[in-house]
Amino acid sequence: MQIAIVTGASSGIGKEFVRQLSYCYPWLDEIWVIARREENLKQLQKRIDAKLRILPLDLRKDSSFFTIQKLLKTEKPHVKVLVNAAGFGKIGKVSECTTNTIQGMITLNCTALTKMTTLCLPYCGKRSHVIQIASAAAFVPQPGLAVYAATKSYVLSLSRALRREVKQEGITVTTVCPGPVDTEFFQKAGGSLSFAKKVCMAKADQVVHKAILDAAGGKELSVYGIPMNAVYVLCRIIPHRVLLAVMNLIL
Ligand SMILES: NC(=O)C1=CN([C@@H]2O[C@H](COP(=O)(O)OP(=O)(O)OC[C@H]3O[C@@H](n4cnc5c(N)ncnc54)[C@H](OP(=O)(O)O)[C@@H]3O)[C@@H](O)[C@H]2O)C=CC1
Ligand SMILES: N[C@@H](C=O)C(=O)O
Repeated sequence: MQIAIVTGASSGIGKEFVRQLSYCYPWLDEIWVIARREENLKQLQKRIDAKLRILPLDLRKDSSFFTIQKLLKTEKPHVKVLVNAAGFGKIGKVSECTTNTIQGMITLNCTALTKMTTLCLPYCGKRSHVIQIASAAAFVPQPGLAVYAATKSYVLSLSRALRREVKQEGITVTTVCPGPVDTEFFQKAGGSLSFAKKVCMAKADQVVHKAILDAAGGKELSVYGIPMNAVYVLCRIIPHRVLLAVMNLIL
């Protein structure tokens, strides 16, 4: 059985991945979709032809990983594409975030993504693609979104190293680093959107389209749009203390 697995499939970027994978990889036997909102996943099945395996799981819970591990052991699928999209961020100073929120971000964005990746890798092989959703927030520290940005730096660092580790096995790892994308993300994040973010806001279908092409092309990074590519270059050449001072003025 050849499958794709998508976490965070009930909305936004993850849901868009399921939609686009279903027609870019029509030969997949199943797409396993993971998120807490079962109803959203069922609705998604009604809108696409691919067969979905609906897994309503909370990835902050250890029990969810036992379920996934058991299923992998039973079905022994070839995981052709793994998309780790489940994640969230909260806007606000670190001192204003509750420990629950902070722990939640670290658990979902870092621990769950790492566990999903390590659970699935033994089922990946030649021409399998691991697609990790980080963020442009991974490029430089972000006061006001500090924990979230730090979790995404972790995703970027982990995934770049992993890419080298699994290269020999023919597995590619592509890290997707979008700027602001029009999804439920900002409703859940709270706070207000800066003018700069409103101007740079991308559509999920475009970000995902590029990510799938970049993964198929074996690229290390997928950065959508001119503004975020400019941010990426600037973050590599300008000292971060200078960037942080500028961000303080515009974000
Ligand atoms: N939108 C943006 O501007 C950007 C987003 N990103 C990243 O993209 C990824 C997708 O976010 P996006 O689509 O925008 O936002 P959404 O809020 O639309 O999607 C988040 C997804 O994660 C799932 N999720 C949240 N908590 C859990 C949990 N405990 N267990 C399982 N699944 C969970 C949600 O499903 P459910 O609630 O049903 O569990 C949902 O499907 C995230 O990693 C985010 O950090 C990166 C850069 C920019
Ligand atoms: N990239 C977005 C989050 O990941 C943002 O700009 O806030």
